[in-house]
Amino acid sequence: MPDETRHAEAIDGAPSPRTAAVIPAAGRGVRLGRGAPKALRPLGGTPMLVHAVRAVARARTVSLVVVVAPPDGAAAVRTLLDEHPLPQAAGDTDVMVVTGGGTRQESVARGLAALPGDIDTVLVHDAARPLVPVETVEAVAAAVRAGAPAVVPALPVADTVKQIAPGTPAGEPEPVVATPERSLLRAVQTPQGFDRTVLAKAHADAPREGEGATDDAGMVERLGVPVVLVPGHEEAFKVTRPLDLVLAEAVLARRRVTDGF
Ligand SMILES: Nc1ccn([C@@H]2O[C@H](COP(=O)(O)OP(=O)(O)OP(=O)(O)O)[C@@H](O)[C@H]2O)c(=O)n1
Ligand SMILES: C[C@](O)(CO)[C@H](O)COP(=O)(O)O
Repeated sequence: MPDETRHAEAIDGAPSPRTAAVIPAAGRGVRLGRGAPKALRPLGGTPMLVHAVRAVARARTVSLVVVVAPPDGAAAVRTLLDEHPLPQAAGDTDVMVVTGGGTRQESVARGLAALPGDIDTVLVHDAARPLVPVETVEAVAAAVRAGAPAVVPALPVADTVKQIAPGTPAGEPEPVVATPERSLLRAVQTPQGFDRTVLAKAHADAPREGEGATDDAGMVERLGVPVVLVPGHEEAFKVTRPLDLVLAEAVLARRRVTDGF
């Protein structure tokens, strides 16, 4: 694809607003088990973070990727990304590295703070979702560009979900208080796409103490701004526990056979 059609076009000679992806990659990966920070662990021989950066950079509209590195690992992440350049399909997408914080929310806030002024659309994508298809990234970005302030890819929930009472001590049976209607539930993924101003306000207004919000769209909901869902993808799953890594390796191996990469 020619470079001039990859990113937003200039109108009347003025630079057009651009889309950036912020990739929080500063988590330790405690649930995956001991080892390097999760984003730096290999998947098919290549760090998970590199897969995630390539996945969003392949999207036509993304012209900047901001990687949020572990607090003590920004230099190592910069080196890693230099050693794994973007494929030609990513065109002239820039990749910046900033340092993350103690929660996902704080890490995303630091990525947002680093964005240049000409960015008007922001996709926030977990490094821990390395296999998201480019079509999902494009669909989210397109929905924001079409006017939705907050867009989230999501899938129907396969299991029945129970709500429990808070405060049950660990190891004790948990009392069930409700069974939400499953057909009304969705499991949400990333990239979550936002109008930049809306996402910046959500982060500015959100409390910073504690565990932080588990996703960015939830913070936008608290502003009273509408959030809409678009179809997610099974391969955009999050690598959280060891079995997820087994699945990710299998998906990647299948892609290498069917797609030849
Ligand atoms: N302080 C943090 C915590 C999480 N993340 C990022 O947020 C994404 C989703 O988080 P999760 O899958 O929970 O990653 P971890 O926090 O690393 O996992 P765990 O909770 O098992 O430690 C990941 O890409 C992770 O690197 C981050 O940038 N900064
Ligand atoms: C943002 C997210 O991936 C949406 O499903 C998820 O909420 C991240 O949660 P985690 O606890 O940081 O894994």
